[in-house]
Amino acid sequence: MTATIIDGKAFAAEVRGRVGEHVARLKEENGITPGLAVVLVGEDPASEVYVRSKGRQTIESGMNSYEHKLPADTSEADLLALIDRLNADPAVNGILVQLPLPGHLNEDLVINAIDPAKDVDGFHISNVGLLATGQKAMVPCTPLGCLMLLREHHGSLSGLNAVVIGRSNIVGKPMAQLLLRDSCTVTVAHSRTRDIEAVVRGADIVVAAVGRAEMVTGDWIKPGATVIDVGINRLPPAEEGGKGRLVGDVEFESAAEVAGAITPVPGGVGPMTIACLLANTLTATCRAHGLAEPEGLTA
Ligand SMILES: NC(=O)C1=CN([C@@H]2O[C@H](COP(=O)(O)OP(=O)(O)OC[C@H]3O[C@@H](n4cnc5c(N)ncnc54)[C@H](OP(=O)(O)O)[C@@H]3O)[C@@H](O)[C@H]2O)C=CC1
Ligand SMILES: Nc1nc(=O)c2c([nH]1)NC[C@@H]1CN(c3ccc(C(=O)N[C@@H](CCC(=O)O)C(=O)O)cc3)C=[N+]21
Ligand SMILES: [Mg+2]
Repeated sequence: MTATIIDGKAFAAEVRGRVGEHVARLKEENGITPGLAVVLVGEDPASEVYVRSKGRQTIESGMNSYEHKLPADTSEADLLALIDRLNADPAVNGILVQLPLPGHLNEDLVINAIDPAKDVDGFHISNVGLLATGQKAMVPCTPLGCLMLLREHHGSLSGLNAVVIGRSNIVGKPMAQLLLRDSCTVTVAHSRTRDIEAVVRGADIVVAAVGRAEMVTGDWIKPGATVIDVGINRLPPAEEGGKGRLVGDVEFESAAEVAGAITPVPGGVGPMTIACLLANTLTATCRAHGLAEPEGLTA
């Protein structure tokens, strides 16, 4: 068997197109331009790449992009003061603070200082609670992107066995919540899970969010299962000065021989994450102005 490749890059472009159309209508009919503020503390080169492509795609979709780059030694008080200003700024509809933060900054404190209505990452405790209780929330972008790909591929997910590998607050846990809401039978595996291969072999849907290059191999996969690979891992460069290949948490070659469908890395979940960030910024803007929300762009 050879798996269908789920083209996240193409689907993300379609989502961005729909966001762009809605943004154009908001401008024409309501005179509103959504704005997204991205805050980056320190100089992590990988983060800077994401922040750049987020900024570019924000502008391409017709929204305003505000980038705040702060030095690595920024104090918590200064960062909280910036967040207060962004919370109060009516031109800013979405706020994203790039994680991880430098070690001297308390991530929970900083995230929970964001106005939940502008929390386009969906990491604020209010949004976590709203999602967990089935109320209208801002939904974290990466799990939302995975859900969109799964719905697109399967239609209904009802009754399917889903195994999420990883229990982080930004991917694993919200992913499990969304799958549960779509009536999957959900198992969350992690570093203490016993006989993890056997657990994963029971899954119709596998979402791998571990951060370990190519950990999940084809022999873990039930024939015909759908595999969503969230991992972004840079392998050590083969030659001096080279950049090193980007791979997921799944060994693509062996998994694709067994799976029914699989997302590649790059070109799978990553582009969907950014598309969902734009979708969330649009949703936050509509909610802020009491306008109808975009259809098919929320969970
Ligand atoms: N494509 C995208 O848009 C995004 C990609 N990512 C990528 O997704 C991956 C996961 O990110 P994130 O959730 O933030 O990572 P974290 O490091 O926060 O969490 C990793 C999870 O994997 C679990 N884990 C670690 N080792 C094993 C193991 N050997 N077996 C089973 N489980 C294990 C950990 O378990 P425990 O809790 O027990 O320690 C933890 O729950 C990374 O590669 C990251 O780069 C992240 C965000 C967005
Ligand atoms: N507050 C916060 N929110 C985040 O959503 C967040 C974060 N912090 N910190 C870092 C992680 C990581 N992340 C990615 C987004 C897009 C790609 C992406 O577009 N990847 C491309 C490839 C990019 C490349 O070539 O390097 C792809 O997979 O095709 C990857 C990773 C969002 N994150
Ligand atoms: Mg920290």
